[in-house]
Amino acid sequence: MPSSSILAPLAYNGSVEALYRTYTWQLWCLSVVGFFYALVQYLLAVPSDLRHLPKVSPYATIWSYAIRESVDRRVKRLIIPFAERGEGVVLVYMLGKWGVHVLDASLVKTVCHNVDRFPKKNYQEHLHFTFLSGPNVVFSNGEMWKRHSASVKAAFDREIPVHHFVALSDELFRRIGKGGVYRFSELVQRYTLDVVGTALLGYNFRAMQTQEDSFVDHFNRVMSKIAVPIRLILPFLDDWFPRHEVIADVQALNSRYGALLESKKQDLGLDLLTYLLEDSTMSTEELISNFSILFSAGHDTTSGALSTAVYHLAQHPEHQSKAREEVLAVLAGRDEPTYEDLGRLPFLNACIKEALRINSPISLLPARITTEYVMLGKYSIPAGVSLVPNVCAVHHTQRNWTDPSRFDPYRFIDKSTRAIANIPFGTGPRQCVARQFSLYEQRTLLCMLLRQYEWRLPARSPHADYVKNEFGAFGLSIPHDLDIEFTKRV
Ligand code: HEM
Repeated sequence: MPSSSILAPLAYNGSVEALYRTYTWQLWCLSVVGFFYALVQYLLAVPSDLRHLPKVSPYATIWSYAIRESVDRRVKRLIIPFAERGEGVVLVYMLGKWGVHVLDASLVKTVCHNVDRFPKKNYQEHLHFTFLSGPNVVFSNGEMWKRHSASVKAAFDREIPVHHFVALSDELFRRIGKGGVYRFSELVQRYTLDVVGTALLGYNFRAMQTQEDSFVDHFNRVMSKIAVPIRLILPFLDDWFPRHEVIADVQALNSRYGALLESKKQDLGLDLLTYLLEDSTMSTEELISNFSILFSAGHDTTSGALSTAVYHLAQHPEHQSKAREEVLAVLAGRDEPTYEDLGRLPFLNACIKEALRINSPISLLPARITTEYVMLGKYSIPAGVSLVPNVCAVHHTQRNWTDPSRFDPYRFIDKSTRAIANIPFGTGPRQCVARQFSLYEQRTLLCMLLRQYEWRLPARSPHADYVKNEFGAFGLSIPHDLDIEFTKRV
């Protein structure tokens, strides 16, 4: 047998040196393979105090990131089988560490309602979270959260500005004109950003008017630059090989927020930014961090919800017609709804709720951390472990919903729906402060859209089988590149 063959037997009578000379490249191969095997074993080893938990294969999770699978597909393929088997929690390899996803609705409630026992985890160490995480209302805890939350709640403690939603919907329809095929996911993102700017922050981003390097373009660029699979799987690479260009882009975006806050100081009003600025205890870093999170939470979520609703109404013309009949009856010949009208659209409201269930914009809630040893269902979990309440799993297990992947607005007309298993806005003290604001925003746009247009998916849409969400870093499910064909109603 030739000595160069990998199959050559290790039968020899000489020294180590002779062995090395004879089998040089085989030994190199073995060392390299051995090194990588040991590295992978080391990186993927489950800590001994978590080994009793059920676990999603880390290789399957890594593969899912490598092929840029969206979070909802990953959860449905890899995690929901555990929920269907009745597991309330499961270990998942995420962001270079093992964490626990909480799948059972009542365990999610336990985790989200006990804010002191399960505080939010702050991911300051990861580049992609330094962008959104930080000293702000979504990620802070304790006294800081109470302070920030008070200012934010004050801004929502006012009449819902339906007139702004109406005016901006009209502007969106001017873009659609007489109809045709439009990239709705992009148009609606600009609409929701202008809503947040005009109705909440007291600053008009004019996102619907095309601009060079607008806020929305800058934000989208940062979001997509951050979502690099290898960096999400092994975030410590950012310490070893910092991505200077991305860091500079995040800093440039934060500087834009900072400049806007400075100009706002000269133009105070009755808006969210003013309330934040009036809190004299808030540092510049906190102000910018809050601006950044409100900018993101305020527009991407609602635009994702609206894209999903429009998609499913396109796929279900019978629901679209029924919703339109309801709208036309309530509007009684008018083009624009009032606040009261929007409370009299039960079927449209059910479509919105079903869209939020079937494709929740926030599919994974921000992680909490255990502060002490706890029992979650039948499993013990030590202190210092990340817990991720998995909204997508709660919304898609057959234990909670019959035929969960079917778009069926009637679930929300039948009052037997289990409220505990319907949590698109989270649950407990940290649930979304803006849920009513967002629901009215969605009702207004959809009501006016139904009045003025009919729509469907264009032929050969990549979304024909199911709505395809963007691959991203933050557990969001936002339809990606969704084109819709509109026809103006006469
Ligand atoms: C369809 C639209 C929306 C969805 C699905 C949504 C979802 C959520 C969820 C799930 C949470 C809870 C996070 C947690 O438990 O950690 C949350 C919190 C929050 N949301 Fe929304 N949201 C939406 C729209 C908005 C809008 C328009 C704003 C306005 C700026 C907003 C501002 C916030 C804030 C400030 C919090 C933090 C609350 C706290 O921790 O005290 N959201 N949202």
